[in-house]
Amino acid sequence: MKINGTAYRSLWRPTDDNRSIRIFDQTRFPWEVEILALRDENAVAHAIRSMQVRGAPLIGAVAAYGLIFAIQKDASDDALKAAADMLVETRPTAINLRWAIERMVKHLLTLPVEERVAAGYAEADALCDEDVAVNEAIGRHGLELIRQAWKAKGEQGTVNVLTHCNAGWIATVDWGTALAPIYMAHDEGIPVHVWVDETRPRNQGSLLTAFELGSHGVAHTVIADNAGGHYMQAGKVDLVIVGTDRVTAQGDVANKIGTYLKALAAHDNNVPFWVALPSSTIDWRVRDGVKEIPIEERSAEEVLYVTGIDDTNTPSRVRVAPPASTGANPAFDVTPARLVTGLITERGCCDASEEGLRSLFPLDSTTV
Ligand SMILES: CSC[C@@H](O)[C@@H](O)C(=O)COP(=O)(O)O
Repeated sequence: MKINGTAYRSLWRPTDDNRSIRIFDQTRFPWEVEILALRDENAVAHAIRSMQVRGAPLIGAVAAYGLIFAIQKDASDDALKAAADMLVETRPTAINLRWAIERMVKHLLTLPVEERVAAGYAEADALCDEDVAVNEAIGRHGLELIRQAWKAKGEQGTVNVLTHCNAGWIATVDWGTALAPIYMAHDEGIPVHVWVDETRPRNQGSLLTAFELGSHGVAHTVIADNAGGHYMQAGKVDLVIVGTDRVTAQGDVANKIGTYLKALAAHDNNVPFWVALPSSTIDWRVRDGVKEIPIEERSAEEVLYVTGIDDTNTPSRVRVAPPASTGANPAFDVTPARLVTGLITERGCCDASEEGLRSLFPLDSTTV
């Protein structure tokens, strides 16, 4: 996707320094577009923990390169496994991280030690290319839903989509998941408008999704997290599309904190609530998302402070709670499958249920 007319992926390997990767420092968007070079596993771990890179598919892809940086020093089985454990622990909820690391380790353990680094780069590059292709396919399937919404309105007015957090191209290697159908609808001339939840506490909606949509020319309005229910009651939301960090075998969905409340409001107002995901986000090992998905607890500082720019365009951080108040910061919540209209995957759309997922992914689900 493009920034100021130049096409980028969210992660790439420069040809003149191809034992490193480049990422955008997402803690600087949208005020600054800063590119960071990462060339060792500790820098990768820091980038994931501090959310310089974020979004379930992207952290998996970045971690895959982190593993290679580690085995450049020692490619033994023990070193490989130790680096894998360290990287998997950087963020607990997004299953794509574990998926990417397990894929890399499984492949590399079959190879002689001296071949592992070169093979690792090839595998991580392939993983990135697949992510782009998968997200494009998700976009095509989700586009059909927006086309249907447009037809249902008699091709009059605007299709209003509400989204939460950022599941766009900067959360993946390219395209994004929830935003891919929106970009495609916009590109084919459907007048689409997006209600962008600000997504406290880190404001991925107002900072990242609004930046992405604006860069692509998609009409959007940033709203307070609490406003979605109101717009649904007023008939101003045609469908909700969100991304996810983990979908269980029975179709429960973990996503950014606040997603569950949007699903409840959508259910109460008969607004379709769709979740877009690559199959790497399905965790076939767990069923009950509320009981079994680990929810990342982040620093309370993210709740007690907000960061933005002041009237002189200077980035600044201000406290928004009394000095003595404490905070709590669960980063994700779980939306039960019964509140999800359906899942948009690279193989098409399905019910948020085991039957639905198995109808699209029969082999994957029988391998565990
Ligand atoms: C395609 S990204 C899907 C999810 O990872 C996204 O919706 C989300 O919740 C991101 O959370 P973040 O904490 O910003 O990494």
